[in-house]
Amino acid sequence: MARSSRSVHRTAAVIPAAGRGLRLGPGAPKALRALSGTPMLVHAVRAMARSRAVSLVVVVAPPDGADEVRLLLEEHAAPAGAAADIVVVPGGETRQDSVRLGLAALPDGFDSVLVHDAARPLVPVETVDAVAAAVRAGAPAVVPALPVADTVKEVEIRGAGEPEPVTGTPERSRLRAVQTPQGFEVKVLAAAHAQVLREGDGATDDAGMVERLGIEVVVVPGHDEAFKVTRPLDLVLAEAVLARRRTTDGF
Ligand SMILES: Nc1ccn([C@@H]2O[C@H](COP(=O)(O)OP(=O)(O)OP(=O)(O)O)[C@@H](O)[C@H]2O)c(=O)n1
Ligand SMILES: C[C@](O)(CO)[C@H](O)COP(=O)(O)O
Repeated sequence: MARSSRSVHRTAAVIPAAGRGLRLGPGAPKALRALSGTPMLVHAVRAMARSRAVSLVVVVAPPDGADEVRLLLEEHAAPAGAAADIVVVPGGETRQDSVRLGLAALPDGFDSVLVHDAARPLVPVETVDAVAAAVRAGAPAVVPALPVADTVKEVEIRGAGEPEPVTGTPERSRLRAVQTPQGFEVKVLAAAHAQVLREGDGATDDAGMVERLGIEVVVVPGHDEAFKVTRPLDLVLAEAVLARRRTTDGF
């Protein structure tokens, strides 16, 4: 894809935050649940705005909660020194829909975009910077990832409660658990989303859609603290990470 002729490369972030958080259990939409007294979404917005590469953050809110999210983000100041503007738009039925709606809200003039789950509130700025830098250096699609610790099996899916026959064991050394932010040239991600929409297809992450275009996706090192808050035990881990940061880093 041709690069813009402007000398300044501009990077935006899109934060899908419109999910319910069903696996976390009953309560407010997941992005609005508190971690150490602060909504998860605020942690995630701060994490992205802390990166000097990011000049705009588009937050994709629960469809019926965009006004509430706008007020919330106005109240909670961005981190000191952050210069990113924040825009809030309503999300869709699926993560894929929400990311597409967030991308559609990007003004012209952005070269790259980082898509970051609100559900990964504790990603360190070094990981955000590394993904942004790899896209700025010319990679069309970049994902942070970690080697997997468990052995992973492929199974034949059966009814609930039925034992599932194992159909294969992929070689673990070649597997990576993929996190966010995932970074893309804007044109590449927009083309990937347009294709899956046309074909009525889906993917569990944005990079998976880009792979279908036949465009190379590269992996950079992820971070243990970029884990996704999915189930109740993840909240315990997130609180422990924040407590350690308060002691060692002072925030
Ligand atoms: N319709 C949706 C569904 C998900 N997401 C966002 O996508 C990210 C990753 O999704 P996940 O962790 O699965 O969140 P939920 O869909 O909320 O969780 P669950 O599947 O347990 O309901 C989250 O930041 C979530 O808010 C979104 O913006 N729009
Ligand atoms: C995008 C993602 O976080 C990469 O690991 C993941 O695929 C999101 O999955 P979810 O089921 O929507 O949480």
